Amino acid sequence: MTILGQQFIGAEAVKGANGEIFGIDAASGSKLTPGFGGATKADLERACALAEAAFEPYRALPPEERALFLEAIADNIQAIGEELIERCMAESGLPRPRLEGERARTMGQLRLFAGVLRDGGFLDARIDPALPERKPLPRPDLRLNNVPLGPVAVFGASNFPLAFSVAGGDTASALAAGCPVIVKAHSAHPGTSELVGRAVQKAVKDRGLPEGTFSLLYDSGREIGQGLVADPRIRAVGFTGSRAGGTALMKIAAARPMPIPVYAEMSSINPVLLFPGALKARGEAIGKGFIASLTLGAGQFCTNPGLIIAIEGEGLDAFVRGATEAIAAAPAAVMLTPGIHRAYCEGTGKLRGHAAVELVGQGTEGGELRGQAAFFATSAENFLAHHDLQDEVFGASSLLVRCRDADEVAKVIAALEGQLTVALHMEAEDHAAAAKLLPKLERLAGRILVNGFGTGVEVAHAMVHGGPYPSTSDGRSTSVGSLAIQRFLRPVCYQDLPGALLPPALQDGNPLGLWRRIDGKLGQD
Ligand SMILES: NC(=O)c1ccc[n+]([C@@H]2O[C@H](COP(=O)([O-])OP(=O)(O)OC[C@H]3O[C@@H](n4cnc5c(N)ncnc54)[C@H](O)[C@@H]3O)[C@@H](O)[C@H]2O)c1
Ligand SMILES: O=CCCC(=O)C(=O)O
Repeated sequence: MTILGQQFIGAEAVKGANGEIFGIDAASGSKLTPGFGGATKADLERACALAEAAFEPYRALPPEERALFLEAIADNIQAIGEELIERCMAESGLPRPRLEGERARTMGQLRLFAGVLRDGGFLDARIDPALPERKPLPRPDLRLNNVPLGPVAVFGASNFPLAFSVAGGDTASALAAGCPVIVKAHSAHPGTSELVGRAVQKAVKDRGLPEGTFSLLYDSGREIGQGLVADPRIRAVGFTGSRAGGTALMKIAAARPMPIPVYAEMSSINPVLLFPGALKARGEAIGKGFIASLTLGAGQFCTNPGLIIAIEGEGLDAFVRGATEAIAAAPAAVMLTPGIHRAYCEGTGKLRGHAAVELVGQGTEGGELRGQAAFFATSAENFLAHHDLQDEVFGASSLLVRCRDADEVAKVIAALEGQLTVALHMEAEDHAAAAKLLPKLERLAGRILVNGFGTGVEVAHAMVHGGPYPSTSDGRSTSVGSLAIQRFLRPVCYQDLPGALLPPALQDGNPLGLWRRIDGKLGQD
């Protein structure tokens, strides 16, 4: 395969004529060739028209057909081979093992959703049979299943150029749900996007699907991304990135004559609570483990442990010792883009100059494109007085909040914004204290984990990668794991429909062999 600077509009591969975007070699800052033409308004119009035309035939396909399509995408991504990894390493600065793992995760996600389609549980088929003799009023025959929303716009993320990008989780879940997808490529990895986009386009063609099932556009500014969200044919948006970007898209979606859901995953500092028993037993080891998680991928994880909360004492001193030793050996790491590196330096610069904050430890010195890991500390009192200390610093920067006692820990937790994850480090003796906090933590975050760190999200059925605002725009859902398909579905109830007009999932005789809830009871009748 060769990178030609093309976008994909249905079955066509075309170079955009609206400005030019270049991939940047993350390690050197030099331009990579070729240039990628930004989409014009006419390109956007055509992609939306094709997606709209594809919606009815695509959603009408049997789930097995969509499953085979997702598997074909996974196979095609694998078949790109070394070129994908090399281009992605150059554009992202991320190391080979990480990207090989991310590629496997991306293919695994696609295959997971193929399994979801074959299982059929996502349809949530329910039947309340008619009760014509019921007094005082008869009950009609009621049958429910989920239907896809319509074409979905997906904004690829900069920090996971494969698993949260062109054929990442948002695309996989939307396609599984029966929604055509238009991806707005992230300009941090246009070449990677083209390679993966071509793999998806080939799967569309090989499986004989409507061409508008998938399109991929580049945007030389913001106009095309914004136009995509505003387009009346788009019925939902998937996004991972900054709070500013996510909220801008939320505003556009809310201002449409017909507002649509935006599933934006934005900023999270992922608090880590260190309980006294755990600190006493293994404070230093937790400190080392924390730095390993903090510096993973130059800290560019939305699950990065950006806030540590603990009660002062010898155990916390041991934790700080372990952390400062480990961070001192952490090499400055290439960041995804010069802009992200700049934002990281601004964020850590602000903390370095903050009157209420002290620098506890740092990694080896950074450079023009490399981020220097940094570990700061403040008191609970100061943390509560300065709301800006909750701002996400995207990269390997974290803040320790020293508390005097459990009451202060509770106050700090009560003051936090919504989070993707909260991690608890504890021993059996800490369970009672943790139990008291759990109701608050459930209100705070989408995932509560013990004796670990949030980085490295498992793609699974029980995973939640979401959380209250501002970690996401809608804490009722997840962007990772099989539950993600629900974001692109809505329930429809069929009342007294003749059997022949019902969708197969709801027909008598259960032709799809699904588990269905009949009169409230799950069964395969
Ligand atoms: N929490 C996370 O997972 C996460 C991930 C990546 C980046 N970030 C944050 O975002 C910063 C910038 O990184 P980024 O470029 O990946 O994120 P970003 O939010 O700036 O951009 C993400 C995507 O949204 C588009 N976009 C952004 N603002 C827009 C607007 N107003 N209108 C239309 N489209 C818009 C961009 O073109 C891009 O495709 C980072 O420094 C970091 O703070 C957070
Ligand atoms: O950056 C957002 C996703 C984080 C993730 O998927 C992980 O930690 O594995």
